[in-house]
Amino acid sequence: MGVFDEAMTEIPSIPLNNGTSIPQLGFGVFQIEPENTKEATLKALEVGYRHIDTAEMYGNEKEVGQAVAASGIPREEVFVTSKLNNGFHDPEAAKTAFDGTLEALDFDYVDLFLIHWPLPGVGNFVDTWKALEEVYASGRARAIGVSNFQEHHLRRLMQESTVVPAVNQIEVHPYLTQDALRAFGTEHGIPTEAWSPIAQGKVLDDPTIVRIAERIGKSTAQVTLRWHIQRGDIVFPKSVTESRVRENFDIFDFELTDLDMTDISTLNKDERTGPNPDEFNYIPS
Ligand SMILES: NC(=O)C1=CN([C@@H]2O[C@H](COP(=O)(O)OP(=O)(O)OC[C@H]3O[C@@H](n4cnc5c(N)ncnc54)[C@H](OP(=O)(O)O)[C@@H]3O)[C@@H](O)[C@H]2O)C=CC1
Ligand SMILES: O=C(O)C(=O)[C@@H](O)[C@H](O)C(=O)CO
Repeated sequence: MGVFDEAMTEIPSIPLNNGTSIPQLGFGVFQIEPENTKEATLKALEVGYRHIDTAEMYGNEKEVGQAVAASGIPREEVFVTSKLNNGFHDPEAAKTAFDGTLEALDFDYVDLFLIHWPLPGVGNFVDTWKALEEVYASGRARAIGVSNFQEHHLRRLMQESTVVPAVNQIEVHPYLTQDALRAFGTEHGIPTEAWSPIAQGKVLDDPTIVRIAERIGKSTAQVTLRWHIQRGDIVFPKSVTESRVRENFDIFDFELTDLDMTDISTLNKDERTGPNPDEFNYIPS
């Protein structure tokens, strides 16, 4: 038995609108320092994760690619997402940036490539998307999607372009349940990816989640991630702590009741931990 053979847990797949599919649970690498990313990603792969969420903005694509290569797991068995950084909202710049992402990862293709933010002050996401459509047509991105798009951004994109985004990656957790935007995605065949699924830890002491976790005998992080899974969203919690990486993976041996689901959803207070996409125009230097 090899080091990666312990990956016996069956992770559900979510079908995408182009015939591909994505593991519903993955591993996020935002705020993992480049020098720690290879080790952290290798550990996640060892635990059984087969979906990694990175971005050019995170500065650690290269180390994610190194981890996938070093794992010995066939490339086609690991789903890797990256994202177009905010400085590249322009068709030619987007195509060049995509080449840079593939080069950093040392991959022939990515499974999913996203526009990271719509950037209202730039306003060019449709032209940028058309460049991503070309990348998609080339086969070097197996699917393309968006991140942090509000309903009005999605409507405009679908009116003015051809390819419907394969996902919309947005902030979702019990304090920001995003019911309307998720429903709009479902109506149009765009699954939701929930970023900061445990609100970077802010929901873990919530009395309702603590009560449910104590009854079931699971941690509050596990209950929160299970709530996302049962809602049908795709999640990729980040952790550099091995015990938490394992804990976050161990969410497929219990179920929340309908009442648990409702009680957690009722915690919504439309509270963001990250930026509001209608206001966020940050361009890294
Ligand atoms: N598209 C976008 O704009 C965005 C995308 N993302 C994506 O979503 C991923 C996840 O979101 P992220 O913002 O990292 O936040 P998460 O909600 O995943 O929370 C991560 C934090 O929670 C801690 N943590 C993780 N697991 C546990 C646990 N079981 N018990 C207690 N604490 C825990 C981690 O600590 P520690 O590491 O010390 O263990 C870290 O501080 C990112 O890594 C990225 O891939 C995130 C933000 C924006
Ligand atoms: O993590 C991401 O994917 C992000 O886009 C965030 O870093 C975001 O840009 C942010 O939190 C800025 O403060």
